[in-house]
Amino acid sequence: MSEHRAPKDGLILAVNAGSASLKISLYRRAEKSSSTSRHGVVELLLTGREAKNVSAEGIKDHAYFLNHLKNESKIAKGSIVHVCHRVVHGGDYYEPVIIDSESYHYIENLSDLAPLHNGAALSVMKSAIEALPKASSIAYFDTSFHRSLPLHIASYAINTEVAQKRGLKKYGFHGLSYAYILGAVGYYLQKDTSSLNLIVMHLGSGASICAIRNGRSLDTSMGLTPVSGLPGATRSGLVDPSLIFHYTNRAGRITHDPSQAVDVRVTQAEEILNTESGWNALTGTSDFGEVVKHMKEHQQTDATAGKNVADWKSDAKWKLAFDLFVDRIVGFVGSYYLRLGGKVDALVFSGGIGEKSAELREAVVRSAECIGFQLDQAANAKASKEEGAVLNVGKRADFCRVRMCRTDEQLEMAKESALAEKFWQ
Ligand SMILES: Nc1ncnc2c1ncn2[C@@H]1O[C@H](COP(=O)(O)OP(=O)(O)O)[C@@H](O)[C@H]1O
Ligand SMILES: CC(=O)OP(=O)(O)O
Ligand SMILES: [Mg+2]
Repeated sequence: MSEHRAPKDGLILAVNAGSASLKISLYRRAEKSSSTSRHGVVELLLTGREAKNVSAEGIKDHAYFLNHLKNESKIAKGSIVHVCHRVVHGGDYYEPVIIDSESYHYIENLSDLAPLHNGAALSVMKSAIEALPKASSIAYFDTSFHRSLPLHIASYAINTEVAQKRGLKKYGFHGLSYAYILGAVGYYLQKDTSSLNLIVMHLGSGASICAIRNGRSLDTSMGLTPVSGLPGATRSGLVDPSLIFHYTNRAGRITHDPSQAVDVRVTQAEEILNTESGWNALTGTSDFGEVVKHMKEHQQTDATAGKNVADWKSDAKWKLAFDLFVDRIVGFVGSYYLRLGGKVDALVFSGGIGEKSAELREAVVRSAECIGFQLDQAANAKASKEEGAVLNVGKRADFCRVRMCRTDEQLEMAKESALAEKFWQ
């Protein structure tokens, strides 16, 4: 933490180390940030995104962004007061914490429970601390939003002593995104967030769904780790827990010769489910936009020309990945509709896929027509190109509107930081 007093209109750098991208935005804290409204508490100065596979160094090092700050925008590094970091797994930390050696090691110890995330966030933190020694680094947790999960929903049906001792429960993730979406939809509907019931889908490289009751998380599809629930770019989503023992030849022999199975380690299982699965495993690409594009191309070809069986086999993978994803999403939407007793103010699509794929939104809503959701085809077709944080893509004005929300985890952290007086003393 800086020894100097933080200037009240200082700059906030917000860093979002996701599984497939690093998103960074820079904000200026507005003078009126002490007001009770969350709207307009920060002003966006710069934003950027790097795909993780562009350069391994890019992820470890903030240098490219800091250079950009210096050279292109003439912003002095010294004016950055806070660096907010998205940390996916916060364990029992619910409030944002200033990074010191204790909190750093706590987050490090949780890395096994978020193998694609916590380690990357920590290495970004290290470089930020080196590059900006006067700024304070603050961790914001994806898990915080789900602290409200009722005990019977967060618990697994396993030995309770072991569960408590080892912290084996549903934590849930994408919480910064859900918090942002809740605020944005409340603002759009001019409704107090504490009276909002939403079913929100965050569909990106990691995908999850959240049922929000009276402004609080009631249930969410990810669990102890972000591998559960929906499939993702390289993640399996929910599978039968025994599947992994039958996945490799050696693991498959467990029942016949246990000695053959000793090398099948949990880490290998995690590797397979986290990085060798998802639509990348089904189709060969981790970009869902490609999945949709190829599926549509092949559907057109099917319609205009006769198909032979060999073509069908090679093309079917795109449709399989799309249909499988829609099926899993619809399963959660139906379940969460019941959980909320049918009282749903909005069904919200967000995340890269939810925001960009009109086809995915259409397929999901079509399956949810039986419970009252309806899509406005024209609004849905143009939504991805229109401006705005929240857009209406649903038909019926009176009931269960379907919305699209451009989520912004960096903005959520920046707002929280701007509003936390204790960080500006
Ligand atoms: N036009 C598109 N249609 C469907 N999916 C898309 C499209 N463009 C991008 N995507 C998907 O969105 C993902 C990025 O989602 P996003 O939430 O922004 O990223 P991240 O998960 O890295 O935080 C991409 O990996 C890709 O799968
Ligand atoms: C929790 C999670 O899966 O995050 P992301 O989608 O950013 O990888
Ligand atoms: Mg993300």
